[in-house]
Amino acid sequence: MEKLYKSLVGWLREKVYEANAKGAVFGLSGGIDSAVVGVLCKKAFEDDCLGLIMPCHSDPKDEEDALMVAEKFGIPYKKIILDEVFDKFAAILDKTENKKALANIKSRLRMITLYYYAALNNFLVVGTGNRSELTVGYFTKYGDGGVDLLPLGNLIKSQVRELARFLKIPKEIVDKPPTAGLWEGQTDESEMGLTYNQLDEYILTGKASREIEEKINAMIKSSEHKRILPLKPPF
Ligand SMILES: Nc1ncnc2c1ncn2[C@@H]1O[C@H](COP(=O)(O)OP(=O)(O)OC[C@H]2O[C@@H]([n+]3cccc(C(=O)O)c3)[C@H](O)[C@@H]2O)[C@@H](O)[C@H]1O
Ligand SMILES: Nc1ncnc2c1ncn2[C@@H]1O[C@H](COP(=O)(O)OP(=O)(O)OP(=O)(O)O)[C@@H](O)[C@H]1O
Repeated sequence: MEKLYKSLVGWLREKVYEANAKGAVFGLSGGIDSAVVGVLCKKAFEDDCLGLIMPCHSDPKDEEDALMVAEKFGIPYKKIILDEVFDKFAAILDKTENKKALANIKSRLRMITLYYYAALNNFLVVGTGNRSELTVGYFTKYGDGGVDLLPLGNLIKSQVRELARFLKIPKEIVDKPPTAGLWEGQTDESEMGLTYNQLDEYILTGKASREIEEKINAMIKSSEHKRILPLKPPF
């Protein structure tokens, strides 16, 4: 784990300095992925990093957890409350029963905020997506998927957990059920209809029950567009 940690820190520095940038900005949600990214960025850039805590009708416990991470690891942070801007924005749009269409706005408002602070500070936006989420497209296109660098992009969720334990991320954050926090009661596993253990095992070994295999393959296929640049005509 120590070797992985050092390699990721070195890679972050290399990519940021290659871009003539001087540090990193990232969303600090109170979840495990962003806690790991926060610690990596702090190590890579010391105080040239910024964690944005961006509640948008979020569970207050997430904000507490994000603050706990920032304070424990000395990560510079700023809180930007997006509740009001979300409400005003939603109010000028057509009403919908489509919960996801509305919820994805939260993720995209965070993306806009991150790029604002990236430009102000000459930082790059560091995303928190991991290999498990990226494989099946479990992220909002141009929302939490709209980032410059993905240090966890080759790590399946169980490896992120292992790295988090090595980094001494508080146990309650490592152990809490992963959630995008876009609506009350949402959890990654219930929404995807499979567990990270099932997903990780399939990614690593290709092994899964027929039903799970079909489900994962369908998700991989239908999310292909999220992992490539927008299509243009081939002529
Ligand atoms: N074949 C295709 N070629 C090109 N573009 C295509 C397309 N199919 C859909 N699209 C476009 O993609 C859009 C759908 O994608 P998108 O807007 O992302 O929407 P969608 O994938 O439906 O929703 C995002 C998912 O990511 C989850 N999420 C979000 C944020 C964080 C996390 C987390 O793990 O923390 C998870 C969220 O809970 C939800 O399940 C369509 O509206 C359409 O514009
Ligand atoms: N309230 C928030 N404040 C700041 N950033 C947020 C917030 N909610 C989500 N984000 C950003 O969006 C990313 C995607 O959310 P996601 O839930 O996948 O990650 P996580 O919360 O770190 O970990 P987990 O998947 O284990 O819950 C977060 O890692 C974070 O960068």
